Amino acid sequence: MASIADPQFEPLKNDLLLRVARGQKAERPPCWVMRQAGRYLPEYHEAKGQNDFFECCRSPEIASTLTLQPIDRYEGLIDAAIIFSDILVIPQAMGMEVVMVPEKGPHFPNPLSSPEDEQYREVMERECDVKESLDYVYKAITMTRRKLKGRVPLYGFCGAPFTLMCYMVEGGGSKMFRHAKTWIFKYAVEAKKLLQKIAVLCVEYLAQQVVAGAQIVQVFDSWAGELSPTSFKEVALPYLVYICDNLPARLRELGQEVVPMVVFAKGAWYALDDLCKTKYDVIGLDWLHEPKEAYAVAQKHGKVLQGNADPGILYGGHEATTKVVEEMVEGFGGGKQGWIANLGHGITPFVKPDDLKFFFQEIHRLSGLRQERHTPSKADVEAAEQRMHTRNILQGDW
Ligand SMILES: Cc1c2[nH]c(c1CCC(=O)O)Cc1[nH]c(c(CCC(=O)O)c1C)Cc1[nH]c(c(CCC(=O)O)c1C)Cc1[nH]c(c(C)c1CCC(=O)O)C2
Repeated sequence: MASIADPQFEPLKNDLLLRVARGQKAERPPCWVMRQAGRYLPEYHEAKGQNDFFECCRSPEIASTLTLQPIDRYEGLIDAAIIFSDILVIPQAMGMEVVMVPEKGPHFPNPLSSPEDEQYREVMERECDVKESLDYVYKAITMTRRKLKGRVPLYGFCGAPFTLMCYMVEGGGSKMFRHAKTWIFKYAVEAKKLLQKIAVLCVEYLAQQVVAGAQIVQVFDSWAGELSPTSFKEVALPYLVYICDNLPARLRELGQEVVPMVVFAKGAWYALDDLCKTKYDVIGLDWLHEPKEAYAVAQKHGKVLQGNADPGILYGGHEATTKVVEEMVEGFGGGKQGWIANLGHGITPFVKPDDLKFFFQEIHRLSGLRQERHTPSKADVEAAEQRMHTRNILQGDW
């Protein structure tokens, strides 16, 4: 049973984002933002109350309520919901303890210290059934689809193997990545075994999210930018590729429609061309990319882009927001094809909800002003390729 036209859910009334994700032309660019259900919203704090962060993730009622908050607030301006959850539920399903420390972020009391570590052996040997252990996520997705009543499509997501491994060995966020670098350079064989194990779980986890009702899926490689281009090709890209190569077949096996797949490798600007050569339908961009340059590269490969305003512009007032939206609309081909408008990373705390509203309004207004679809000329494509080539040489990847 295919979830997109699933009789248990109301038909989708706004399928703009799914059409664009599949490469079709559209009347305007769809928009949403990463972390749109979060701490900048007063209603988030109200609904979360005293509940622990992971308790909220485990409660389908709370998770679906939080997911719908930005959809209600920005009704008519926003074109997708993303399930309220966290990338760290996979390490939890693998048997690791993770707590969310308020104001600080995630914390693993017992990170994986080395391949000799008892816990590494346990994590590697333990049978991990993500269908069973992450059942609460699928329940939250199904409940959210029902509550959405077809207003907008719902994103499912997971963390990429490299980013998840970073958390599992660092024990939380990091500035130096001392442990992650020790693993990838000193314990490369064991690190790759762990990355492969996570990649297999990601495929099943995303597939089960689609069974539950997710209509598009995104893989977050939030720490990709900590890697050199060469290391990225060794420890991040192969596992991102494993996911997009295997998910469609798994979905077919489960009798599901193949949904669009999005990859977001934050900081890996040098890998745009490589990511465009994968089976992902959409490539998420952070703000290190110039829209026009990235769009020319993506168009050459027939890929759709998602992004990429610096989330910091939302602290900068209306003029700054208008300027960055203008640059995006112009650079991403006028917004009629190949672009899902978003920030270049998650929205940050202390942003005023009305400033995000203005961002959405400007995307609608400025893309509406652009009548003509702009296709990059051959000269634009060649100039962008030359710039990428020069940047790669400067970065040492040649
Ligand atoms: C790296 C990462 C994590 N989680 C996630 C990523 C990848 C995206 C990215 O790079 O930002 C993914 C994530 N986390 C959350 C969502 C929800 C859906 C949405 O986008 O609205 C999504 C898609 C909720 C959340 N995840 C978290 C919160 C804040 C929890 C709170 O204090 O209330 C929310 C709403 C906590 C979290 N979770 C994580 C960190 C580092 C933190 C603390 C820092 C922070 O809060 O920004 C791990």
